[in-house]
Amino acid sequence: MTHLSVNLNKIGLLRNSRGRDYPNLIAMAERTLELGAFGITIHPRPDQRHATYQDAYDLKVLLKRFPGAELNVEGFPDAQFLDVVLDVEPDQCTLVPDDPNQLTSDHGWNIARDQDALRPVIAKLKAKGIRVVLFMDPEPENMALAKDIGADRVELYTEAYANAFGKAGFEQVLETYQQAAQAALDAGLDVNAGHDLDLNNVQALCEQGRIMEVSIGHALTVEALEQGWNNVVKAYLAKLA
Ligand SMILES: CC(=O)[C@@H](O)[C@H](O)COP(=O)(O)O
Ligand SMILES: NCC(=O)COP(=O)(O)O
Repeated sequence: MTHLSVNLNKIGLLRNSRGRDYPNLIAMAERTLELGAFGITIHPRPDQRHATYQDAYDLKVLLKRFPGAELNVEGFPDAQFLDVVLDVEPDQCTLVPDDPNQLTSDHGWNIARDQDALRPVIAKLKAKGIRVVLFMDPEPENMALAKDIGADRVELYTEAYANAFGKAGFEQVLETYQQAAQAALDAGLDVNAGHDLDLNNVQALCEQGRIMEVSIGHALTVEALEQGWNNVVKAYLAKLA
């Protein structure tokens, strides 16, 4: 079985677009955990347009009511992000090589280049008992170095997988991901995966048993809208009849 951590960034984005607390991100997290999800993921960026740093503190309080459930905070390890994460002490911190103004995450770490910066960051997080995950492209040859610099897990960046799903050449792309996951396992790392996973494509990635956790937000939010839309439009029409 693969754990599901629901990314609530898009709930934060919707909330922030109207300047009041609706939808309430913590209430959505509570619902999600009551439904049996393993965890909640947020990815606060420097402009806090999605989840905010305060959300990390509030989620930490909520998660205390759900023993065994996990909080995963993702992001680029700048000074502010690290201060918050070291203070909140989530179960897991996923380090992502985002630029400050990035639209969304679109690549994994170049560990050979960035290892000197990453080593002390990883050590600080682990000293607080936080599991450290590195966001990685599916490159089997880089997994041993991820282990060497102290990571506990990698998260495979799955946009290429999602783009290939259902198209010619998909089997080859899947094979690349399975090889990267196996290389990570062989190096002593556990394996997470995420980005653009959805109800159609998630099973094929996870069914060989190598993926411990997926974090899903964008498609899950869209799917929730699509699957709930008809009922809500009908409910409004009934009110107005
Ligand atoms: C690392 C990653 O892939 C996700 O955290 C993603 O960046 C979050 O989604 P948004 O960019 O849509 O907030
Ligand atoms: N780590 C990936 C994540 O949290 C969610 O990515 P997406 O489903 O919003 O693309």
